[in-house]
Amino acid sequence: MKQIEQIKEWGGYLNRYTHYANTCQCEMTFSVYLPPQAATQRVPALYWLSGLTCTDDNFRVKAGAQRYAADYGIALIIPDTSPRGDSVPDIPERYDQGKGAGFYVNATQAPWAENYQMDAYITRELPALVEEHLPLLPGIRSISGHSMGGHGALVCALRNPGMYRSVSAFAPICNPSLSPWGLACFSLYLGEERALWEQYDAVCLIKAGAQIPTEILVDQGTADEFLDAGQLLPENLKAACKLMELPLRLRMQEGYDHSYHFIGSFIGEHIAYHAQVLGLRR
Ligand SMILES: N[C@@H](CCC(=O)N[C@@H](CSC=O)C(=O)NCC(=O)O)C(=O)O
Repeated sequence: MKQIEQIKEWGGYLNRYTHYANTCQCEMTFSVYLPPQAATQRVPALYWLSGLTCTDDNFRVKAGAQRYAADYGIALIIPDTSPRGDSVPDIPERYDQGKGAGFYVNATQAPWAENYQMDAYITRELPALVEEHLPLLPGIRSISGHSMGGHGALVCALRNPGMYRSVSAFAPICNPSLSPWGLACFSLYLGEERALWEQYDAVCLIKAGAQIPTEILVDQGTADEFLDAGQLLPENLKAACKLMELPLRLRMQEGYDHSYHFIGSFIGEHIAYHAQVLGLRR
């Protein structure tokens, strides 16, 4: 991997890298915040999965997470949301399909399947790469994300027991098989076989018995424009967790919308939650 940028902040370094991803068959860019502690020791990693239209830039610029990561000594791993490049298929007129909308699945349908392998990229290729080249504690990971990325975080944790110590999400797309965004992308990338969709749907995975070792933390704004539009369906996540007795702390945050203003308001609490599970103190 090639480092293309370094910015010092909060005593640590915000780095940006590019590399050729074998899973996605294209050049990928990602950012990593290495806290000050990483200068002298290996540190655990919190993976952050962003939402529709995002690159690795949105979270690192807008969420204000780095100061909390520096406090606790957690690295932030911030990947892109889809494969990129001129040879990668896209639907330029749609912000919610194609580039910027990988939905964290391994596509099976042409022409998407060649590049849209975001599940394999996030859960296999990227961790192996960063754990080989950066001062990270191997295998000590947590995961979080927003909206499409909140869906990604939940599904990565549910599909890979033991891979992540803790999981949290902001306004996740909880039941994508039933949400307009999810329906469109699942049928595009995965075809019409609903059983495959269920492998990438947090509510379906939980109802099928998937486990997470620690309580799931979810924040959802009550003034989120996508909540009333039926894109997020946190009530279905709540019901599935209740049915299967899976611990969930779902906090309805009064008056907050879907934006990074909402994420920035609670990111410190999410990082504190992950730090506590990871056994870190500020
Ligand atoms: N109005 C936006 C719609 C896209 C949008 O809101 N994207 C969110 C994530 S939504 C679910 O995954 C986002 O994070 N945007 C980036 C940001 O920096 O706010 C549009 O048309 O772009």
